[in-house]
Amino acid sequence: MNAIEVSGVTKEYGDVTALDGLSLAIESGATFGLLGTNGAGKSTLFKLLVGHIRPDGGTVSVAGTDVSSSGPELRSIVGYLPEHAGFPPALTGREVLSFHARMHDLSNAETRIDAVLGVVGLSDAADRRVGGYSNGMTRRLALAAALLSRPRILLLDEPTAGLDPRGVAAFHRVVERLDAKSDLTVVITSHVLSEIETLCEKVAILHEGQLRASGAIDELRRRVTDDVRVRVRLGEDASVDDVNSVVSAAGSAQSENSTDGHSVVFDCHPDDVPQLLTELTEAVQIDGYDVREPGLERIFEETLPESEDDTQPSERRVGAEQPGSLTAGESA
Ligand SMILES: Nc1ncnc2c1ncn2[C@@H]1O[C@H](COP(=O)(O)OP(=O)(O)OP(=O)(O)O)[C@@H](O)[C@H]1O
Repeated sequence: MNAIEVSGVTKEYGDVTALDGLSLAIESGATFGLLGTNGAGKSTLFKLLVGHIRPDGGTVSVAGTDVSSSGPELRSIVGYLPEHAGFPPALTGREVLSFHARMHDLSNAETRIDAVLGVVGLSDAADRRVGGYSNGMTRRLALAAALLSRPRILLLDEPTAGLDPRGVAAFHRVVERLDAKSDLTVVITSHVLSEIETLCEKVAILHEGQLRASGAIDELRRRVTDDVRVRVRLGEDASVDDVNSVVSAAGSAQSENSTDGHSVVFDCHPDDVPQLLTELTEAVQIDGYDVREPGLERIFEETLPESEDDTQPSERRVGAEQPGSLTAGESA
């Protein structure tokens, strides 16, 4: 059973085509990552799913209901944490939630408010003004508001953007607890690919309003590469260049440009790892290594067309242009 079905959806803002014939299915109970370059159409898709805007073409259905023909009941099916959620600073967290409860016409508002405050870890701060909340607390209050009506589908648009590592970890713990409720479908957008990898098993990758890939992360990974990712930690006297020259001489390995100065990361075929590590230890002083499967970053690189301007930090270095899309399985 699919919680979300989007078929041939087009959405235009004047001259800008935000979604261009997008089709995507997300099964019930999944925690699903929606990825894409800036302006790919992720927030537009969320706004369609929650009924804030209408598609110009195609159909959008949530929990088996066509969004175009549904009314206010959609608000209780879909909880939405928008990318930029702000609240009146003079209100307390509890007052903000009371206001949302009235909008949803909730019957047992006080009980629900106490419950969602507990879920997001804000019970102790409930009667403080939100003007004094940290970014992390404000995001968690926005999550509480999205959870008030016991939605079956929860849309989280860049929920941890701007949070410090503790705030991110706290938010992840809440999402993981929600995930344990198997009937809730959670869709998360984030530009932090490691976050999506931690929380989600399945993803879709959008680019310029089109679907470029969808499916289980492991399946997509297998489709784009057999390689493993090796991280070598440098000894005191070793330099990144020393390691890179051994790696480039090996031919089979592909160096990653990113380095923190203390380690070097490269991708290579698993069969080539022992030989390469032998050569490295002979030529360079290394402190250790680990070998793991390539991350979502690699799937991104292989899936998206080449960036026009590699100097922009928000754009990603990507592989050769793929004429088609990459879809693993029937339903994502
Ligand atoms: N209200 C609007 N008016 C005009 N253009 C818009 C509007 N909302 C979105 N767009 C455009 O539609 C395209 C898709 O935007 P959208 O916000 O859905 O992308 P996104 O994937 O969420 O981007 P980001 O990752 O940067 O948040 C972009 O080109 C954006 O500029």
